[in-house]
Amino acid sequence: MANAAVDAFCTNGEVLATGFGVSVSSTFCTAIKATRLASSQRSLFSPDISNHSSRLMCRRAASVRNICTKSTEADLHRVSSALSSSLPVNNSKEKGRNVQWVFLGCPGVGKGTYAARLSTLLGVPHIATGDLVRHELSSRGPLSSQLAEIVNRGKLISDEIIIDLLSKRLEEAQAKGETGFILDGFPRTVRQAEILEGVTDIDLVINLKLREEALIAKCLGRRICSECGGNYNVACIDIKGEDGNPRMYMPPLLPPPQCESKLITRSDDTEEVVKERLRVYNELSRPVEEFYRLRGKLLEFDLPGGIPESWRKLLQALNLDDHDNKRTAAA
Ligand SMILES: Nc1ncnc2c1ncn2[C@@H]1O[C@H](COP(=O)(O)OP(=O)(O)O)[C@@H](O)[C@H]1O
Repeated sequence: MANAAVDAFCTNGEVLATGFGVSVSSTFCTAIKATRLASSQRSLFSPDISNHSSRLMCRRAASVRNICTKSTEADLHRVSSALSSSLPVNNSKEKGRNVQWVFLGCPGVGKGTYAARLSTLLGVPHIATGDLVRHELSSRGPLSSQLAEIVNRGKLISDEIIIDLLSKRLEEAQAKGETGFILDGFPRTVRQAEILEGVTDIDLVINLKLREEALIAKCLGRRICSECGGNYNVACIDIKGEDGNPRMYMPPLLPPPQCESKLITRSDDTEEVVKERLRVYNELSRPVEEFYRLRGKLLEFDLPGGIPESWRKLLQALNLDDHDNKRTAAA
């Protein structure tokens, strides 16, 4: 089969995989793809390092296979064990342990902004799976082109890959002696929520909410400084109050002069892809809200407007004070 045909077929396989099953042919095609990748990598390594590199190749080839297919129970069992060992041993709610919180909410709602601020305030790591994915993409490793294809179509990557990335990040946190976390962008499927529940206690899940027209405008207005990584937003959102809803005004968050010429836009922040991400959120991530609602852990928070007002009200809702006025520059 020609490479282009395999690629095209695998794309279809991935779409199928978000439904209820994966056809034999798509599994077959992803296996070809993995084999192709492993054999192209093999030629890059000399025989004396073959033991280590072939283990690496097998792991990567297995990962590539699972980008395009739904993860099997065995795969998920393996990654949930890895996730479990990357978390501190004592997960019980003992007095004084750091918070283990989750942020839910549609693309563009501001999970990153408020999670980053709370992480600074509470002294726990802010772990955004979207950032882990973008980091993997920028590393230009063997997974990156296939991940890019999925992310740039607004789809979710497999539970197995995302849990693998998350485990590595938690391992780093553990090595640095960090405890607690604020997760942003994880869990995004009920399966991910079940796996997380199986390995640790989540104390609180904050569900940020904003009207859909504001979400799309916010995603399209997002800018990142390619040098310092600062997050800005050029959109000025002013939605008239109607049907009992108050007016919503969110001023732009403009970059300082030194960042102005270095702004970039995320490749998945186009109107078409944002709409698809919203559709995927409603289909696969909305049920995660219900998962935590049933467990009495969900705090619903309607964003009232711009960052200063929303931050103040969020702190009130969480019964927290920002005495030191610690801030992140995130937007
Ligand atoms: N938990 C996850 N499960 C599957 N895919 C994920 C997950 N987190 C991030 N991704 C992938 O990374 C992309 C970017 O994530 P993120 O920055 O959190 O986006 P958003 O702005 O849509 O909330 C997602 O569209 C998805 O492809």
